[in-house]
Amino acid sequence: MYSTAFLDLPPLVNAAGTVRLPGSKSISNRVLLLAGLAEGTTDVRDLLDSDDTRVMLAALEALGCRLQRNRASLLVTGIGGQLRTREAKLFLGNAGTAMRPLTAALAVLAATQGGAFELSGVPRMHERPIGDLVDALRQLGCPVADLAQPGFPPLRVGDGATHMLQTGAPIRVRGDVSSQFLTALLLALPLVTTDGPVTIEVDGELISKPYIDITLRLLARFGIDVQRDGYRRFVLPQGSAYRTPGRIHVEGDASSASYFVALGAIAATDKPVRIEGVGLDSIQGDIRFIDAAQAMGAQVKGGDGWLEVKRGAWPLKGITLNCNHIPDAAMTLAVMALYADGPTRLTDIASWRVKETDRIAAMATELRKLGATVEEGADFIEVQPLPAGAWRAASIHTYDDHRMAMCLSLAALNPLAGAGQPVPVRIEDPRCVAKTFPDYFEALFDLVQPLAGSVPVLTVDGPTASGKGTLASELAAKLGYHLLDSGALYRATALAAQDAGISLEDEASLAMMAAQLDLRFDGHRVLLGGRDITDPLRLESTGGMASRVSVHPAVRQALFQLQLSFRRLPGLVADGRDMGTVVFPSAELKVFLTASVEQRASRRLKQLLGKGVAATLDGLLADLRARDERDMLRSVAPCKPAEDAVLLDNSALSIDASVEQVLGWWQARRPF
Ligand SMILES: O=C(O)C1=C[C@@H](OP(=O)(O)O)[C@@H](O)[C@H](O)C1
Ligand SMILES: C=C(OP(=O)(O)O)C(=O)O
Repeated sequence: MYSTAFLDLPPLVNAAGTVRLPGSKSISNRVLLLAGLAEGTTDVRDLLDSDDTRVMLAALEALGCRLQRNRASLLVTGIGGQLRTREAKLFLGNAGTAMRPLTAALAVLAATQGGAFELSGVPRMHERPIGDLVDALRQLGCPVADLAQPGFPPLRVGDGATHMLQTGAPIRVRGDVSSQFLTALLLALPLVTTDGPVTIEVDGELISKPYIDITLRLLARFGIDVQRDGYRRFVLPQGSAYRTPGRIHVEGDASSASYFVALGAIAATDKPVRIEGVGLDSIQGDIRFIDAAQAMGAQVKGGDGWLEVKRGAWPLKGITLNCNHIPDAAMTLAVMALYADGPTRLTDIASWRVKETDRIAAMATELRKLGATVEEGADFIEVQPLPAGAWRAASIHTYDDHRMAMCLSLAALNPLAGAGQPVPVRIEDPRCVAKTFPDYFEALFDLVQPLAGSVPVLTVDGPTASGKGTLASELAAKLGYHLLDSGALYRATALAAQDAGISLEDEASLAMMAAQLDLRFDGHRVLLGGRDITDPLRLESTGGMASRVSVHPAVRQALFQLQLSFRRLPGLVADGRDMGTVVFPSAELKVFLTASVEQRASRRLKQLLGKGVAATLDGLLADLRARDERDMLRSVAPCKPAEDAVLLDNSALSIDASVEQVLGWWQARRPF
């Protein structure tokens, strides 16, 4: 997951390969609640692990459900409809699928058994309506108190006392703001069917109907067969009781699939984008996104649990579509619209305005930043295609809305819109995808191909102990980029030579070995032939050997390709001695870091003493001077600033100040 302030996507020119989707949010949170209310243990497979399911799991735990995590499954032992805890404060983030159903279930449990529960969320959750559900619960006789603005969370359900509920008359609920209110009642009211059936009637036109189908399917898996008259009237039979199905599998998220369906439709290759985890047999309504994608030109094949998508018509075809049945996936169409031959109009999407953000306004604002012409209304959005040449590099605000981040990432494919200046796209706060798809960007980067030469590189060169390793790794962390510690490659070569008994002067043998170096970087650990060499790599003696190994041109040549291979999406920070001069001469920003030899020697002394290694200042000074001379004077790739490097003397700067300085230079070179 990227937790950086922003993530810059270089222009992308292709996509192919396989993505395995994380579990469906809608199924995961329904299954968790049903398993939590049922008696006995449910073995949940392939559950989504994301912000939305974490808040649900934390709530279930607070309510006394037992959760046992194994590698492939989660065992949920439910409360069997009996409150174990009579009071709790539950924080539900921005998860509508947790807030609405838990409000209903706890309102009913608290009213019938005596209890009081507070439910709250992030500030945006407190702006998302829940009044229609609260009205329905009050009709039943459940005490529900607004803790802030009436009709919105936070809420307190129950007042500690027990109440008789009015289950004899139909409970009326409005369904034109969110289908989750009806879902919440359907999931919760089996709890009060002991004395007779319970009827729910929907007032007005129900939106997002396919989500009710998911609810009914999962209720059936838990032993509850709801009788229904279309989407207007639902009857929960007397004596409905949740029965665990034993084991239940969560299919991949169909809304998350939409980004990869779009990718396949836009990518210019014969090879498909293959999506695994969700397919034509899906119980999720958002699977119907593929119809819309096909109408825009995508070629889609599929079976049980898989889809394959390729580009068909190109440019895509603009469409007009009522999107009431696919409210979440429809957002993806708004970005596909940029690649179309005419306008795309998405209608009946008023609910977009009350989701993670006002999605109609947000989408219009951000598409306009890219250069698009967009018209928005109370319940529609119309997007004009963006011709090649008209695309602008944009920093996309994501409004803490996972779908804004995932949808707008598709704008990075702009080179495919035709001949024009390709532009990168900045996604602000990429962490917001954690709501439903924490590793979205990693999955995207596995499939896409960047425009040649467009993956940004920032180089940090400088002499020994100048602090370039620390600076580079901080920069890489801030930008979400890969890190190449090129010194580590020379150090590893030196260690490998030592192991193999190869003389540090034997250039030919050293080069042969360097070319086959079995080196792996695993987070902060470095493995050589499977052996952890993180600590020996950092020894002063290893540094000395590396400096001797690195004077050989053939060794440098052997490691050259390996270093280039670190330039991968989304970008690279490379530190060493010749990163800007030899290995990445086209780097976007080259920093040459220096500090006085006295400063460097005293920093190194502190470091070594801190590790309990004996050293003296005089010894280190002499050593650094000798290494500087060798590095500067070597005939191949001497350690000197590139002509276009920016010099940074950090003798008097803290690490944070150096990082800020370089990030400032970096930002000045970005087009955002
Ligand atoms: O029941 C569900 O799982 C959902 C219903 C939909 O909400 P609305 O019914 O509010 O449109 C959808 O947007 C949401 O992401 C998940
Ligand atoms: C609307 C969404 O979420 P929620 O479940 O919080 O309503 C969504 O995921 O797009």
